[in-house]
Amino acid sequence: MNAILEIKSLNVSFQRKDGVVKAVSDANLAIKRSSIFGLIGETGCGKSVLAHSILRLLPHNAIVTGEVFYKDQDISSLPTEAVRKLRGKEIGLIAQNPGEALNPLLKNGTQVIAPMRLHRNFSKKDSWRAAVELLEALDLPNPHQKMQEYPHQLSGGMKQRVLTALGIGGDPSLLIADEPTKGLDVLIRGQVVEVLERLKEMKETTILLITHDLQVAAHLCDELAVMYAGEIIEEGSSKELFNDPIHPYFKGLIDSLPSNGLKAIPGYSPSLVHLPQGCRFFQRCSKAQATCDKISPEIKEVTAGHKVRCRFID
Ligand SMILES: Nc1ncnc2c1ncn2[C@@H]1O[C@H](COP(=O)(O)OP(=O)(O)OP(=O)(O)O)[C@@H](O)[C@H]1O
Ligand code: NI
Repeated sequence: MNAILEIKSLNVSFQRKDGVVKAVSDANLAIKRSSIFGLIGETGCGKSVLAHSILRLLPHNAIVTGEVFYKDQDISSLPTEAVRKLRGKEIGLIAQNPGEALNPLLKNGTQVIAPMRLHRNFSKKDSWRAAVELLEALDLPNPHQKMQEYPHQLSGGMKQRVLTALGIGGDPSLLIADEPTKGLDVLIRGQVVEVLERLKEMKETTILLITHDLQVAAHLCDELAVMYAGEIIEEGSSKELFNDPIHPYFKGLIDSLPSNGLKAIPGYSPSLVHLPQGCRFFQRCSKAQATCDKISPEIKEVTAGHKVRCRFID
């Protein structure tokens, strides 16, 4: 298969005082070249942890097992220094928290040009010009002036766009975009979506898009994986998933869209420290049967390319 990134049997847990947090359990996925792959699911389900494990960006208390193949090379067995070299150049990241991801002590411009200088050998002048163009394309007002300013002088939406420029400035083959539209108003969200679309179409950049926003996912993504409590519970082409959602959790997510009447799924996700023995969605599932709390379902292909983690699907 023509995958640029493949993740095999990835498990990530964190040792904490109160126990072990199982943030990602047995995740498998393959992202095709020049496609947009969406990772969706509610807060705390493990999306960012999964993404950070690709780039070895997890804190020291993380315990990671499994394999990550990038362009057919097993990068999970490389020393951290070698993985660090891929960052920005091969694999770009638009980090989730614009507030934390920018260095408060450096001018915005200095930060935006860094990946261009480092990975594309641009001169200072060329990278400054390219940065202005990129920020213009992202609809940042007065990019010249904004580049001379510091992160605290930017609004949340502006920071998000500066971060987006940072993530794509090194012209990576794979871009991990973690909630790039979060906190943006509708208009700006549309612009960020457009930039991602253009990246894929013009530069053939592959994008791993993490989002809460099902509408953005439906619009942008070729393929989708839905996570729940650390597990991928449904996966397939975005078209197929939205036309024929199968897992009761994913169905519930779709029903909770404003256009479908905001029917929220009752209850809460289980604690990742005390996971239930059987299906992790059991307590909230309207279709649950007697054995669901005892037997943990495996993810299975239902139709070609469409996989679901549920033992009772109709
Ligand atoms: N360093 C850490 N130590 C302990 N637990 C952690 C650590 N980092 C993340 N976690 C836990 O791992 C789980 C998954 O977190 P993650 O950030 O991946 O969620 P997410 O799906 O990205 O959520 P959101 O949509 O809110 O960004 C959470 O329960 C979180 O508390
Ligand atoms: Ni996250």
